[in-house]
Amino acid sequence: MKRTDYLSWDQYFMGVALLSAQRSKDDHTQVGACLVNDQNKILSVGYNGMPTGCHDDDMPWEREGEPLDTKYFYVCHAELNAILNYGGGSLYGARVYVTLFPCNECAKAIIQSGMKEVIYMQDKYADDDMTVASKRMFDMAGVKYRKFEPKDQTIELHL
Ligand SMILES: Nc1nc(=O)n([C@H]2C[C@H](O)[C@@H](COP(=O)(O)O)O2)cc1CO
Ligand SMILES: [Zn+2]
Repeated sequence: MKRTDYLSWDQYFMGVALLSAQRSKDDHTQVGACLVNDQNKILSVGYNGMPTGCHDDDMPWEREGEPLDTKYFYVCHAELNAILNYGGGSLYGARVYVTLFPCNECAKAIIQSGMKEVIYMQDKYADDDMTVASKRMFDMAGVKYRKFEPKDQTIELHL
C-alpha cells in the first residue's frame, strides 16, 4: 500500500534547509538554505558560517561590541553560501528554501543569479530596514516569496 504520511516537496526541501542550519556555529541564529530547480532537484545547500580558512575558533561570534569584534563583518550568510557552493552553472529559474527571510545583500545575490522564488520559514527581522529593502527589491524584480506553512509534522533523526 502506498504511504500517505510522506513529506511534500516543500517539507522535504525546508527539512534539508533546517538540517543544514544545524551545522552553524552561531549560537544566536542558525540559518540554512537549499536551492532547488524546476525539476525538484537539489542544486546546493548552505548555512551561515565563517569564510573558508577563517577558523571558527579564531573568529568572533558576538552580536555586540566593537564592530570588528562582532560576527557581522565576517559571517557568510546561508543563502550566499548556497549560491557560491553551487558549481553547476546557472541558477536561473531556481527557488531557494531558507529558514530565515533573506537580508538585502542576499536578496541582491538571489535576484542577480536569476532565482525566481523564495520560500522562507521565519521572518523575525521583518521590521528591520534590511528586510524591507529585500522585499522592495524582490517585488520590483519579480521574485516571488511565500512563507512555508508547517503541517506540524515531526521528524526524528537519531544520529
Ligand atoms: N537571512 C539571513 N541569513 C543568514 O545566514 N543570517 C545569519 C548571519 C548571522 O550569522 C545570523 C544573524 O545573527 P543575529 O543578528 O540574529 O544574532 O544569521 C542572517 C539572516 C538574516 O537576514
Ligand atoms: Zn544575507
